[in-house]
Amino acid sequence: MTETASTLFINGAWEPAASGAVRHIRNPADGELAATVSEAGREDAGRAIAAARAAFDSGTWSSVPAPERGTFLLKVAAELRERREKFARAESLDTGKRMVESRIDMDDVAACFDYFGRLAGQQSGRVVDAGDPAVVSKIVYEPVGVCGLITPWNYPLLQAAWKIAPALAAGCTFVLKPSELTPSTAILAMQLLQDLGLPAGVANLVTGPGAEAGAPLSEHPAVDLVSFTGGLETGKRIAAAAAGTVKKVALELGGKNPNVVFADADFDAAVDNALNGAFVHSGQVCSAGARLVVEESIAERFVDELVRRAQDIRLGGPFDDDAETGPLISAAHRDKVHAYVQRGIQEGARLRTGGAAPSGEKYDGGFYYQPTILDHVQRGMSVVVDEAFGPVVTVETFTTEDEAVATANDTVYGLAGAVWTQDAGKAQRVAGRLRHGTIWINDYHPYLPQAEWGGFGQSGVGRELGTTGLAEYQEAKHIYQNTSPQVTGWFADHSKEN
Ligand SMILES: NC(=O)c1ccc[n+]([C@@H]2O[C@H](COP(=O)([O-])OP(=O)(O)OC[C@H]3O[C@@H](n4cnc5c(N)ncnc54)[C@H](O)[C@@H]3O)[C@@H](O)[C@H]2O)c1
Ligand SMILES: C[N+](C)(C)CC=O
Repeated sequence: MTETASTLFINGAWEPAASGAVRHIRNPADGELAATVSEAGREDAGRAIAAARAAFDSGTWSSVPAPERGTFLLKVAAELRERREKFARAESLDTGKRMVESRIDMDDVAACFDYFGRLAGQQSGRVVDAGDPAVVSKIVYEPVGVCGLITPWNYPLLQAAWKIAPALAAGCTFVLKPSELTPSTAILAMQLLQDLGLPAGVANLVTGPGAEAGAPLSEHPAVDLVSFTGGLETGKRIAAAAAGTVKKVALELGGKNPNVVFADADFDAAVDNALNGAFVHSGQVCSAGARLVVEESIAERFVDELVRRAQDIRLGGPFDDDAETGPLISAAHRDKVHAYVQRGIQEGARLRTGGAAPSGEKYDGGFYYQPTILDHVQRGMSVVVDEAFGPVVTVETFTTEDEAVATANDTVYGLAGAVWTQDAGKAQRVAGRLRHGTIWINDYHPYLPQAEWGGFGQSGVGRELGTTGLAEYQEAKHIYQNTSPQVTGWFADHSKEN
C-alpha cells in the first residue's frame, strides 16, 4: 500500500509533498510510530515562499490594524489553552518528553501569544523633533515582510511560537520549517490558525529535512528575514546562505552555560538547581547548566551530593508517572553524546556517574542515557568547550571571584549562566561581568515572554521575546515632511545670472 500524508500547509490548503515522499516519526521513548508526515523538498518550499510573498504583497494581513492583529493572537492563546492536552500529547510523542513538561511548554506557548497579542496594540511609532517647526518627522514600524522560520526538536512548538507570535504581531507572513524529527505540533498549530480564520498564505508550513526544505528559506530572494534556532554549525551555514540576498538574519544557537556556585550559597538549593540545570529534559536544553563552576572549598561535598542525587534520577517515557526525565531524541544523538563523554574520559576527565545507557527491559526501544558527571576537567578540554546537548555536566573549581568570572566567560558561546551566593553585592558584581545573554541569580532556567532571550558571542545574533523580540520583525521607517517647502539655493540657477 502506498502511504500518503498531506501535512504541508501552503496558501491555506493542506498538500502532500510534490515528490509524494513521507517520513515516519517515532517516539524516542519506545520507538512506536507517532506520526506520518509529508517530506517536503525544495520545490515545496518554493511554493510556500511564493504563497507567503503574495499574501504579504496583497496586504491581507499587514494592513490589518495592529490592535486587531493583537486580538487575533489573544484568541490563538485562548484556543491553545482549550487544545492543551492534544498539543501536549503530540509534543510528547515526537520528543519523548514527559507529559508534565509538554503541558508546561504549551502553557508557555500560550503565554507567548498573550504577550505579543498585548504588545501588538501598543506599537504606535514615535514623533521625532527635527529642530525645525516647519517639519513633521516621525518613525513608523512596518513589518519586515516574508519570514523564514526554522526551528529545532527540543522545544518544538515553544521555539516556533517565539517566532510566529511576533511575526504575526508585526504584520509579517511566514514559512515555518520545524525540525524533521518533531513536526506534529507545528501541524496542529497551523490547523488552529486556519480554524481561527487567518487569511490564506499568511502562515505556511513545510515539514521536511533542513538541507532540502529549510535551505531555500535562507537563500530565496523573496524571503526578507530568516530566523533560525538550532546548532552553531547550521547557524553558520544559514548566515552564509542569507548573505547572498542580504536578508535579515536572527540566530538563536547553542550554549556552554556556566553555573557558578560560591561557598556561601544556600547549599541545598544550589545542589537541587544544579541538578535541574543539567538534567531537565535530559540536558537537551540550549541553556542547560552543563559547566558547574564551584568554589574549591565546597567542591568535594557539593559534587558528592550532586552525584548521589543524579544516581537517583528516574528515567522513563512520557506517560510513566514515576519518570523524572526522558530519553534523548534519537539513537544517533545518543551515540554522539556517548562519544563526547568517552572523548572527555580519554582527555583525562574522571567519570563520577553515568556514562552509559541504562539497562533494563523498560528502556528497550528508547534512546535513554544516564545522567553523567565528569570532574577533574580542565579549561580547553573538549567536554568543557563543546556543547553536548545531553545529560552531561562537567565540574571546574575556582578560588577567587576573578577566577570564577574568567572560567565562566571562557567559551565561544554566551547564552546563559547562573550565580549562586547569599552575598547580594557579589551576585550583582559577578552577574555584571558575565558575558552571557541571561544570568540567573540563585535560580536556574526561568524565562519570561516579556524578557529578551538570546546570546552573546557565538550563541547568536538578535533577541527573541520582549520588545526587542517584536522589533526583529519590524522595519523602522523615518517619514519627514516639510510643511513649508523652500528653495534651498544650494545650486544656483545660472540661467538667471545675466
Ligand atoms: N538559543 C536558543 O534559544 C536555542 C533553543 C533551542 C535549541 N537551541 C540549539 O539547537 C540545537 C539543537 O537543535 P537541532 O539539533 O535541531 O539543531 P540543527 O541545527 O541540527 O537543526 C535545527 C533546524 O535547522 C534545520 N536545518 C538543518 N540544516 C539546515 C540548512 N542547511 N538550512 C536550513 N535549515 C537547516 C533542521 O532541519 C532543523 O529544523 C542545539 O545546539 C541547541 O543549543 C538553541
Ligand atoms: C529557550 N528554551 C530554554 C526554552 C529552550 C532551549 O533549548
